[in-house]
Amino acid sequence: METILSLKNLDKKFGPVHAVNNLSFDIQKGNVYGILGPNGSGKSTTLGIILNVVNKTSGSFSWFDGGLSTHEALKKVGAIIERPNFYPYMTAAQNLNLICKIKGVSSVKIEEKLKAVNLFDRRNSKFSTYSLGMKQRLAIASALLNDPEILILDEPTNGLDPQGIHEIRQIIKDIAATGTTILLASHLLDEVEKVCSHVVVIRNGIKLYAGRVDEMTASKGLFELKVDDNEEKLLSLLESNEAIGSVKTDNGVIIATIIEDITASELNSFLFKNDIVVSHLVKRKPSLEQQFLDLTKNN
Ligand SMILES: Nc1ncnc2c1ncn2[C@@H]1O[C@H](COP(=O)(O)OP(=O)(O)OP(=O)(O)O)[C@@H](O)[C@H]1O
Repeated sequence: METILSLKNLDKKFGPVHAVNNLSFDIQKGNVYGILGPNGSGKSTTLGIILNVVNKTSGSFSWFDGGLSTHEALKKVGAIIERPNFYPYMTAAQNLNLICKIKGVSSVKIEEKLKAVNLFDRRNSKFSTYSLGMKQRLAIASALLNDPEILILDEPTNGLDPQGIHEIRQIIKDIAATGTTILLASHLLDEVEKVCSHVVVIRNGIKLYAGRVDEMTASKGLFELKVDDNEEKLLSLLESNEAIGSVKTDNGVIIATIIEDITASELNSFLFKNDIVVSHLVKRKPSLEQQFLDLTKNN
């Protein structure tokens, strides 16, 4: 799997405020990542650091396996981290044309990108006549002009009405379906559940959870297991257990979804009776919402 971005022990202090605290996670190509956390948890600061607009205090990050300088790497990144800023008296198409000139990219993609955000029919309307949702969609089109490998969005649906929220989320999903990797920051659980394949939950700058969204939302929860040896036997035992649904391995961790109620100690004793001693066994909560609430409450 291709790593687009890797954060290692990233840290940022604003005087006494520890905005980002020893944060590490990887972004793999083709996935949709949500950084989920309450207001003030360090989402925007994290995005600012990786986009070189905020200086880190310590730690590191590398783009595209470190093969490029950050300056070069950022040419392959599309990002919207502030409210879109366009000329109000110019049309959408004129604004995008200007951005192409400023960025030094070809203007041939303007039509395609306006279509991607459902604004082609309104391309000749002045920006000042646009609704907030249309302005946000135009910002997405402008971030896509250079066909970025990854699109980064900070709170993409903030301030929009339900229809506008729905449109932006659908557009994000459509863009992801073309293979573009996406990283978005959100304080909305349901947004991350609806749009993202992966989530990094942070609070007070500290990572509380990183993993797949669907594994967090399995209806009865799931087990995470690790074993030092005899992995094949463990996998077949799990598959033979009636309480366990799907079993798969992700980065050396076995993920077993639960289809009938079973506690961690019941599973542990079943495995132990069959001569398997696990080195790691965790039962995850049923839903991302519960998980998020527990995580943010307990940490
Ligand atoms: N330039 C700054 N100077 C001082 N403190 C800052 C600065 N920028 C952010 N902070 C503080 O760092 C912490 C993290 O802020 P950040 O904006 O990254 O959080 P966030 O999760 O993006 O929240 P929100 O969704 O409210 O923007 C907050 O306590 C914030 O007050």
